[in-house]
Amino acid sequence: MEYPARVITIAGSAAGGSAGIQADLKTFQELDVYGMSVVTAIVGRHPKTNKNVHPQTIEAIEAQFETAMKQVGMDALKTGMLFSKEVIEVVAGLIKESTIESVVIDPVMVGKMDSKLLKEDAIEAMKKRLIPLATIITPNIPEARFLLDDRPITNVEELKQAAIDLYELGSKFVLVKGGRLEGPAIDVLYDGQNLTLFEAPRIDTVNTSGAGCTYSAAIAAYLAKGTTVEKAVEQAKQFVTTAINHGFTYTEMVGPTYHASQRKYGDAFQIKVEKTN
Ligand SMILES: Nc1ncnc2c1ncn2[C@@H]1O[C@H](COP(=O)(O)OP(=O)(O)O)[C@@H](O)[C@H]1O
Ligand SMILES: Cc1ncc(COP(=O)(O)OP(=O)(O)O)c(N)n1
Repeated sequence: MEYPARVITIAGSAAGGSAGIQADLKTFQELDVYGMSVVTAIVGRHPKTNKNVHPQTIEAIEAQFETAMKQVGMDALKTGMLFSKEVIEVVAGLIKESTIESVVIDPVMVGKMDSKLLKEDAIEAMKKRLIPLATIITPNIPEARFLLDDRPITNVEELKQAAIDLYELGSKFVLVKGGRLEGPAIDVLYDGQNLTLFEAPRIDTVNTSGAGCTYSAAIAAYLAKGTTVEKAVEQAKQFVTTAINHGFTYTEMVGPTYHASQRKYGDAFQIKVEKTN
């Protein structure tokens, strides 16, 4: 029997199940890779204290990673919510000591429902310690803006320039997501030489909670299976677009993307891939 490729997510637990560790593990399962996790924080608002982020200790983070590494091993790793400078530094150390081939850094900062998922004083550590270790980083527009000293990004030309400038931080690939622009959902990939646009139709829905986590988890899953970065982005975008297309909600709040939709409905979107300059 051939065993599935192994992927670990180092991220926060999102109690509602749409984002974070929960979205990552659902995505791994759908894409038939063996999923593991390191929980960095538990996110859920307590009605009495109003506190919504409950960080885990460094010791707990290290222990989870060591356990997964010893019991299973890892072909790819992705990060999500890391919350503090201290956690970023520890995670950077763990990646450096390992021989993991594919590292996807999703520089999660603020959730769509405004949870603060990264402390402001952690951005420098993200730029200097973690991003240089990445195979690919996957910022959305607000995250790219934070990483580029508050430069606004309002159209595809600015999205492309952001990808070129973020490449200077040292990852092998940069994927800037343009889902918040108007018109088709266009993301830009840059590898230091080539700019590639990935375009999907815009889906008219508010139920996109966790779309970014799902996308980066799918990229990590495809990389773990040995797919090239460009193909991994294309297939992951197909997966997340289908998941957004079948997003739903149980309540009046913004709902999740539906991770099972490609398997259940099979309506994978054709992604337009265009090399540009
Ligand atoms: N309404 C939408 N329809 C289709 N694709 C979308 C939509 N919203 C976001 N996307 C895409 O979903 C993926 C994840 O986006 P996300 O991380 O939520 O950030 P952002 O939406 O800010 O780009 C990206 O490929 C983005 O282009
Ligand atoms: C615990 C946790 N991690 C990450 C996120 C952000 O998820 P993302 O997919 O970037 O998008 P939204 O959830 O903001 O739509 C989160 N909310 N919680």
